[in-house]
Amino acid sequence: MSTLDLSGRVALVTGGAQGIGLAIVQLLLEAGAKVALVDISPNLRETGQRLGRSFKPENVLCLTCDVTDSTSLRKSFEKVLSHYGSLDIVVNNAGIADEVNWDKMLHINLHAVIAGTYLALELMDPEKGGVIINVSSMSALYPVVYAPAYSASKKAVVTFTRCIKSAAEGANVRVNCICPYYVKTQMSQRGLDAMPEQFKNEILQNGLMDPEDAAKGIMELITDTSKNGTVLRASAKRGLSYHIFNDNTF
Ligand SMILES: NC(=O)C1=CN([C@@H]2O[C@H](COP(=O)(O)OP(=O)(O)OC[C@H]3O[C@@H](n4cnc5c(N)ncnc54)[C@H](O)[C@@H]3O)[C@@H](O)[C@H]2O)C=CC1
Ligand SMILES: CCCCCC(=O)/C=C/[C@H]1[C@H](O)CC(=O)[C@@H]1CCCCCCC(=O)O
Repeated sequence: MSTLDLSGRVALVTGGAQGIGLAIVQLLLEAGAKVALVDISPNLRETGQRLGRSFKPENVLCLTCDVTDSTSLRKSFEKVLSHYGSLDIVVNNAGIADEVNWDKMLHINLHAVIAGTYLALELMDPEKGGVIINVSSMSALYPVVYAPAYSASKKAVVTFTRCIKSAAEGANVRVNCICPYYVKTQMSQRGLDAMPEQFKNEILQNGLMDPEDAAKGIMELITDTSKNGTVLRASAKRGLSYHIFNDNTF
């Protein structure tokens, strides 16, 4: 297996201020990467300062941005390139679960992932190559009837990732996605709190992943250079496994 050395590489993580995003930011910093956190959270600066104290402050860049604002998203990507001189890794992770405001959710969970992928393809250096990880969900593979728009947004992320693989290869960029089952974050806590007991119990029985374990899956997709166009499933019960699609016939 050929492994990508992350030392000195430049990564951009959307939704990096907490949860799965923060966990991948920490693993990237531990591996010696320079990391830009692109997030709308009011806690972003504080999180960045804390990371700067634990790692090298010059390796942490915080950019306040609503990923649904295409001008602001472009500015953030371009800022990372001008600040660090390169853009090598992009993790399109920012997401919400909100069936009532499904239009907003689709803009964050899907439109911004597509926009982030195209920006990465435009700004990554084809000589050096790059890697993009799109964060989907197990609900893309096993649709959740109580979260139809959420499940649809995540399914679309999987399909987009698999389709864009060929075009990305032309730019010397690998693109993969991860489909976690429930992970212990603020998002899942809110979801579980609002859920009928019956469903909550089933999920608790299956178990919730630690964000660090989901982030390890993302690291595998980043560092294993043989991984391209893959869909990695991640759950507390079964760990990490690659999804096999039986879609060769019509
Ligand atoms: N927690 C879970 O059980 C699972 C989560 N996922 C996915 O993982 C990703 C991360 O989720 P969690 O870490 O659990 O969520 P979280 O709610 O803990 O963190 C999400 C981060 O995204 C940021 N964000 C939200 N909207 C944004 C916007 N418009 N612009 C910029 N940043 C924005 C938030 O400020 C926050 O820092 C999401 O895409 C989610 O759908 C997938 C499967 C399971
Ligand atoms: C097979 C389903 C895996 C879902 C993993 C995931 O992305 C979970 C996201 C939830 C988030 O934590 C808060 C939510 O509202 C999201 C979906 C909630 C669905 C609840 C349905 C209960 C069930 O039948 O599992």
